[in-house]
Amino acid sequence: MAPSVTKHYEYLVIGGGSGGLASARRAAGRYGISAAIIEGSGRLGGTCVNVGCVPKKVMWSASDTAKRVSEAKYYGLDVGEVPKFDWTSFVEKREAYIRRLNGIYERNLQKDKVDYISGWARFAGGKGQKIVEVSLLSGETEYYTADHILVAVGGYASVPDDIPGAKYGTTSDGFFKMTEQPKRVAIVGAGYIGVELAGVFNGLGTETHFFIRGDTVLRHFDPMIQETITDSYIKHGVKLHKEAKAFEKVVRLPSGALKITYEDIDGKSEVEVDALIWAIGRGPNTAGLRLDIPGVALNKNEQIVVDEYQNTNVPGIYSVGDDIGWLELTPVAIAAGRRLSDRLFGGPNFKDSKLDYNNVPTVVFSHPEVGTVGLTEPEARQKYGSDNVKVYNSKFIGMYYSVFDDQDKKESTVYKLIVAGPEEKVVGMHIVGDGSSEVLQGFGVAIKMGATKKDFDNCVAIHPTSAEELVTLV
Ligand SMILES: Cc1cc2nc3c(=O)[nH]c(=O)nc-3n(C[C@H](O)[C@H](O)[C@H](O)COP(=O)(O)OP(=O)(O)OC[C@H]3O[C@@H](n4cnc5c(N)ncnc54)[C@H](O)[C@@H]3O)c2cc1C
Ligand SMILES: NC(=O)C1=CN([C@@H]2O[C@H](COP(=O)(O)OP(=O)(O)OC[C@H]3O[C@@H](n4cnc5c(N)ncnc54)[C@H](OP(=O)(O)O)[C@@H]3O)[C@@H](O)[C@H]2O)C=CC1
Ligand SMILES: N[C@@H](CCC(=O)N[C@@H](CSSC[C@H](NC(=O)CC[C@H](N)C(=O)O)C(=O)NCC(=O)O)C(=O)NCC(=O)O)C(=O)O
Repeated sequence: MAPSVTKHYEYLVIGGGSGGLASARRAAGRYGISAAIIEGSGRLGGTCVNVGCVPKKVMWSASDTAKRVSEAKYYGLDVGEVPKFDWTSFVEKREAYIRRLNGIYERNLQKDKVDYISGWARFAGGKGQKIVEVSLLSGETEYYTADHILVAVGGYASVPDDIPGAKYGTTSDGFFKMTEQPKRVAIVGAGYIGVELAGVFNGLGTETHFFIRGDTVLRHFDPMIQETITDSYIKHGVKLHKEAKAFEKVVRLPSGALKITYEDIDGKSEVEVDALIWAIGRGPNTAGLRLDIPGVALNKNEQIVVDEYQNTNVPGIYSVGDDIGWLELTPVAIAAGRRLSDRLFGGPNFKDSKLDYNNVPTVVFSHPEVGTVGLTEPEARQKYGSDNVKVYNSKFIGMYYSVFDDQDKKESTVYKLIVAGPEEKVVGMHIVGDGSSEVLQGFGVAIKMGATKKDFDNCVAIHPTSAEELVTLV
């Protein structure tokens, strides 16, 4: 017997994270579409707000502030003994901020007249049907239908399944639950999260063991970034274990500490830590959705297959964000979600609306920060041929460090511009140094517009800044 449907909407969104919220609000708020959003976790905002960008940036800012305080003496400021970081009370403060955001997001939905359905969703009914079953957090089950359904369920952090004792470790989700600062931590995985969390821990005084499979971190980034950040982390005291292919085992000791047996570039060894964090990539939250009922195609990684307009293979079902695994970034999910609503509900002016996934700027909140947009040098050489590619570099000690008495506390800033063809079109920009996350956004606009090296040079420098180096490169 077909389930009795509670309500039919024009637009039904599964997942109240970055992509889902942005798309539902655009549909209802701007175009007056009847829309609902289904969120299972009990709090709106998704990964970014609850266990991602936002609490991470707060922790990064704490760690960055600790660095600035330790540097105050070079500016004649006697701050006495460097104060101890109170992890426990700071985490409470951070979480109170997140709860305020959860409330703001709920009110935003009300303002835009998006219904909020609090429960876990999955498809139901017979093959080929587009009925969404919701197990409400209040206990009942309801069924919904819609003209258009967006799946924006995000992802989860992966944990290895072939290492004995891997379960004693946690992930970035567990990092945000830590109410006490571990004295010693091990982090595995050389990507965004590994690098960011290693930087935070190290900056706040935790003994940080960082295990990477290769010789450098951020191996998908330009070689300059890989080398600069790898060297910088070693210089700042991170215990970097290179070529750590796999742990032999992880054992929980009676003290509660974890003993990790590993092999790295220096051979076989053991280390004791208070916490182990896996940061080895993320998978999509598609497993329990029963996408086989409507017949939505998944790829070999269980990610939802979509075309450039976010259409799945089933008419009327779409997907954006981390569950498609294209570019796992909040602004990407938001932009794709909004453009999808523009296309579906915005009338003829928006009938071709879609997100261009090229030249998306992105940053890593490391110490120092990384910014990157466009092609890496190897990618540019492969695409245009080495003879058609020119690289401009600049490496300097930022003026902030000029008055430091300790030479080894001075940080390098490294900038790299990659241009192609006789017109010297900028096809890649890679920057490492203080403020890079803020510097990159404006240059991202220029590069998206097709700027050439000459356009960069035509912009008069702002002095004295680090960014001015980017418009005076020779
Ligand atoms: C530690 C960390 C730091 C990050 N830092 C940054 C950063 O600095 N900058 C950046 O751009 N990106 C960052 N990201 C990535 C960013 O968080 C994601 O790209 C973004 O949240 C993806 O949005 P989304 O809408 O696809 O999914 P999500 O935001 O994950 O939202 C999906 C929502 O769907 C819900 N859901 C799942 N299944 C169901 C179901 N069956 N029924 C109902 N609800 C369901 C989930 O509970 C979740 O709320 C970070 C990620 C992590 C893990
Ligand atoms: N600032 C931002 O914008 C942030 C964005 N994010 C987003 O979230 C995504 C997920 O982050 P993250 O989890 O760091 O994933 P990433 O894909 O960035 O990095 C994971 C890394 O782990 C390594 N790895 C994979 N499998 C293993 C394994 N079995 N053992 C050891 N190492 C392994 C790989 O590095 P290698 O091949 O070198 O070994 C890989 O690059 C990011 O890709 C990013 O899109 C997350 C945090 C911050
Ligand atoms: N750039 C400022 C941004 C501050 C900011 O965005 N604060 C958010 C914190 S949550 S950050 C959560 C993330 N928001 C964003 O990424 C901001 C989006 C940008 N303002 C835009 O509209 O495009 C997101 O997932 N958005 C989905 C959605 O809003 O639909 C906030 O207060 N939001 C309250 C509000 O929006 O009323 C900063 O870094 O200081």
